[in-house]
Amino acid sequence: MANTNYEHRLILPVPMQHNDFNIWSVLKNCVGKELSKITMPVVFNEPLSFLQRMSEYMEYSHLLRQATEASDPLTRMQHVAGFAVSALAANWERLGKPFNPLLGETYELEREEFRIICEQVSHHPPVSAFHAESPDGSWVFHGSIHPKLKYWGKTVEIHPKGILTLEFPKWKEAYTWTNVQCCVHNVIVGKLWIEQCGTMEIVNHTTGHKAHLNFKSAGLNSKDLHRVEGFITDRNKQKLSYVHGKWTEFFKCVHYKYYEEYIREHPNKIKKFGDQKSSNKSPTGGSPSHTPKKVFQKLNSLTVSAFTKSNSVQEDYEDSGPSDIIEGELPKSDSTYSIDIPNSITIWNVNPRPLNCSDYYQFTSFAMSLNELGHELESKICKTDSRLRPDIRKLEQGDIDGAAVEKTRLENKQREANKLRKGKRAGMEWTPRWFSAGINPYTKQEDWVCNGEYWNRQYDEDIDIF
Ligand SMILES: CC(C)CCC[C@@H](C)[C@H]1CC[C@H]2[C@@H]3CC=C4C[C@@H](O)CC[C@]4(C)[C@H]3CC[C@]12C
Repeated sequence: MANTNYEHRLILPVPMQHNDFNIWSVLKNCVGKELSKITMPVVFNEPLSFLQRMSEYMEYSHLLRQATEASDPLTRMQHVAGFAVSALAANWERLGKPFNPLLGETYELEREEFRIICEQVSHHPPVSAFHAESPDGSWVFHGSIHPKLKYWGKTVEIHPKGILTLEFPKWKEAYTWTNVQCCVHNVIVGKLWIEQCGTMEIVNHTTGHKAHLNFKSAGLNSKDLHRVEGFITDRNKQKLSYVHGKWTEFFKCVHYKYYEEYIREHPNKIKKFGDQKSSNKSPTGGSPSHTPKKVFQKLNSLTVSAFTKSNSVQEDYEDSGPSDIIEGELPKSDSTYSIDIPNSITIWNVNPRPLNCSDYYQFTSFAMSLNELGHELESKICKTDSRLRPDIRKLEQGDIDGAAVEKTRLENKQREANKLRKGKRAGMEWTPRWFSAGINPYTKQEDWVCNGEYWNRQYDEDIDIF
């Protein structure tokens, strides 16, 4: 399917310009607002569109191939769960904001193990749809993401709404899940850091197997920083397998009986499931924080209405005793506690980041390659492809001022096109070209369905969004 011999670039053309802009200076006026409506200065951006960022889900797509190669549904689910966790790994320490895709923007990516097409199908609210498939048709992975960013004082909470569906035609199987929420901490003071929190339930709609994954918040002494833990059940709710890992590093699984033996012998290592409260609540509510007085006072002087909606705020600013998470600092690397259950197998290990990635927006090697544009690609891709966005290209080349000018121009152009559609030619609503609104057959919820036309490469040359 893809040009497998091609060497992808491993680095951006120029290093990023570090800035000491305080994000708080922009956000202090936006507490409680939906952030997609706020224009952020380009210095907070990374040189990728959200469509490209979404394609990063596919970095470990070999796990999907491995899943389809397994003949029993438990092994398949273990790999699917590993894939769902691995898809989040690229977010570790990535604190630049991807560019909001323009309505109608597309992004395609073809690699050895997959090809994916993404389209921005709605602007307000912002919805990005994608459809990925393996070269041999053994798996299809599709979905849509409507990231809702909410700003609650010292944290930004991101709810990536939308269903993800994975199909294995050979096994007549379909799996669905939704992503957990993501929290960006220390927006007011200190270094930003990111965590994924909440529960993810992956359902095999054919066999009734389920993976229940609990993404933990860092917790006391950062003991649970980035940790994921859960189990796989069959249709009778029997626990078959215990799974655990870190979304930033690895994912392992083990037969449930070995897990039971292990906790019998090491009662203090892990609390048995069911003993612990599920942390379904807001991640901001769960994390302890030792707030220095200065910050506390600063926060108190904020308008009260800014915080009233989040009932967790009260607890949040109370000194909850000793903790390694000091307000404004990164949590000290997590404790060394390891869960080493005999007979475990490792499903996934993260690829190391490039050595100098801190000068390159903390990009993974995979991310470094996403905006590359060679002649061959340039002549093939649709005119609406993210790689052709001048603002992203300028930022990538280190021209921040040029990027800002282009970004404003594109946003105005989009606004004008929108007005035109609404005004003169009323009723001429934008219709996405590669996806259409439909109902997900498995969850019966609203979803976006790919029409399969993109790869025929018969593009309408009239569309000009850049
Ligand atoms: C501090 C604030 C203002 C700026 C930081 C913005 C960055 C870190 C935010 C903006 C949009 C966010 C993304 C929105 C949606 C998703 C999909 C989800 O499945 C994984 C996390 C991911 C990929 C988020 C990661 C963090 C993110 C990139």
